[in-house]
Amino acid sequence: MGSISHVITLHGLIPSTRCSYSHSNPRLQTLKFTRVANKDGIFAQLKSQNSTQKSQDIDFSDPDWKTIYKEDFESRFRLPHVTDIFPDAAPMHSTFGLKMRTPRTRGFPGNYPSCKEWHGYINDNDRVLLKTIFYSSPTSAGAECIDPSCIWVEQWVHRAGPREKIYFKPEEVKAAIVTCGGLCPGLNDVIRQIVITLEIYGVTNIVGIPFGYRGFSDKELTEVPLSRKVVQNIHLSGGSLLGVSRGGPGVNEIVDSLEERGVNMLFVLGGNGTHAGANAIHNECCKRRLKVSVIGVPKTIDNDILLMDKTFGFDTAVEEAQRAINSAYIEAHSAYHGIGIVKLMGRSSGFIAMHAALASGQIDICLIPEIPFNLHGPNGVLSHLKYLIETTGSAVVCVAEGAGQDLLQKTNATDASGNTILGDIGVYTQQETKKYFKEIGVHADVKYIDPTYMIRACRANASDGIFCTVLGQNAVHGAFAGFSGITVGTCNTHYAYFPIPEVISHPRLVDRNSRMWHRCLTSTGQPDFI
Ligand SMILES: Nc1ncnc2c1ncn2[C@@H]1O[C@H](COP(=O)(O)OP(=O)(O)OP(=O)(O)O)[C@@H](O)[C@H]1O
Ligand SMILES: O=P(O)(O)OC[C@H]1O[C@](O)(CO)[C@@H](O)[C@@H]1O
Ligand SMILES: [Mg+2]
Repeated sequence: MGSISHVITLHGLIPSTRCSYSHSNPRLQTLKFTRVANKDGIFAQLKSQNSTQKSQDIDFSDPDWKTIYKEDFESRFRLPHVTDIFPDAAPMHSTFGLKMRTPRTRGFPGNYPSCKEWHGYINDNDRVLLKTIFYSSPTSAGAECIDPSCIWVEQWVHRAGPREKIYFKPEEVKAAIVTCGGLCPGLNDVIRQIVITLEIYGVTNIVGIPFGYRGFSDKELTEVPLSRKVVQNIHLSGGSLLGVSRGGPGVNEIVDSLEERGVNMLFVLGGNGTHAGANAIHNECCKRRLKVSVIGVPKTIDNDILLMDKTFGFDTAVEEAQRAINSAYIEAHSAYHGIGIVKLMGRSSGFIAMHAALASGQIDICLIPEIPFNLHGPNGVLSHLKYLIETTGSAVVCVAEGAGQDLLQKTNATDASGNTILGDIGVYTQQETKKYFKEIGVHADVKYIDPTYMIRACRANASDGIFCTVLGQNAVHGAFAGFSGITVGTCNTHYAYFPIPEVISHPRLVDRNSRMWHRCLTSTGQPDFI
């Protein structure tokens, strides 16, 4: 990993998200939290990984705990804003509007538009409800509880969209877009929409940084001028117009480069690593007192970003995964004692595998990183495969790349970004399956398919195309509204802004107690493999 992560550690990535750090609620500083569990040992539920609960413990016997929790939540989810470091920054009426008479790229001869009919704004106080289910008991399937009785607490996040007041003059903006990490369907759709929306605001100086964060330091790589004309058709193909990379320069070098280039709006498309970098860039800009808006758009086919309904590209990945699953199914069902094994992406989260299994209805065994399993032994996967072969004559397995890593030899190797290089569970499962059936003297025709890069490289489907378009627009609205260190996503189908640290504190995982995993088990009919 580049030195960005080092800087993040120094600056304390997770606790501090904004430029000025005063805690709004003095009671939170003095409150002594203590941990409690109810008699049923429901405490584990409190640590539900999708919960917005922070690690500090709460004294639930305090009659005010709900209010205190809500105030803390409000404070954590407050969006960092340029006025945090420039309290006197004056807003102006937005140049974005739904009734345009001239293309904004021609500038604003005379004056900025400000007439009343330029509507379509959202109010700064609009909020989106983060959790919509009232769990009447902590034992309800998938319950995400804050306290042992699972009392419902409202948690509101900030609604995304164009504001009436903006904090950047379009003609003074130099906007840069960078795409980092692995590929993901929809990257080009987001780039395209960011450019188009920037132009609608009146921005003409828009560039792409080539090959991820590396493009900020590699002198051989020059920035790519972007305009509506350049991006018009880029969404028709997969990949990223700008290229992607892992690793790269540290945060200081990136911010030096932003200063040199005169960039004051930076749009960062990437996963959790990229967002950690974006947050470090935001913090460094604050430290240097630079009026720069850094906005993230979460990109990961793994769907492992916290609090959001899903990330773009995930839908497409699931759809594409089914092609491979269907081929494995046909191979398995056309062979005598056929077994199809499909490996899907998902470094630490099994969302693609789980959803693809549900969507295809052709999977007998779905193996994901979150659920430990044995291959061998009486309850192991292989023994169940034998049962399936004997009873139905064929079987199809899908395995997420991060599954069963405890069964493989550890290499301790990492990629350029510091991500652990995983052992190949797909190949291992295939080899062990072949060996097992040979040993027990039962014929098995094993076919292995690894479609991972084919899935990641395809263009976005219609639903992701729309999703990317709205995310791209909202990213630009967030920048013009003066926010920085934020990212955009959907929450119960509504678009919202989140402070970056809140969504990347750890990867979002499939909850084994969630209804979705239960549904997957119902669909495959698989037992526990432990
Ligand atoms: N903790 C971190 N702090 C700062 N920068 C980071 C951090 N982790 C990763 N980065 C940088 O972010 C970029 C992308 O990170 P990474 O390769 O982990 O992909 P990602 O954004 O997590 O996306 P993907 O879902 O494809 O893995 C890299 O250039 C890397 O150097
Ligand atoms: O081979 P690469 O480019 O490092 O990417 C592989 C990784 O990308 C991801 O899809 C995340 O984008 C992971 O599931 C996978 O481990
Ligand atoms: Mg990542």
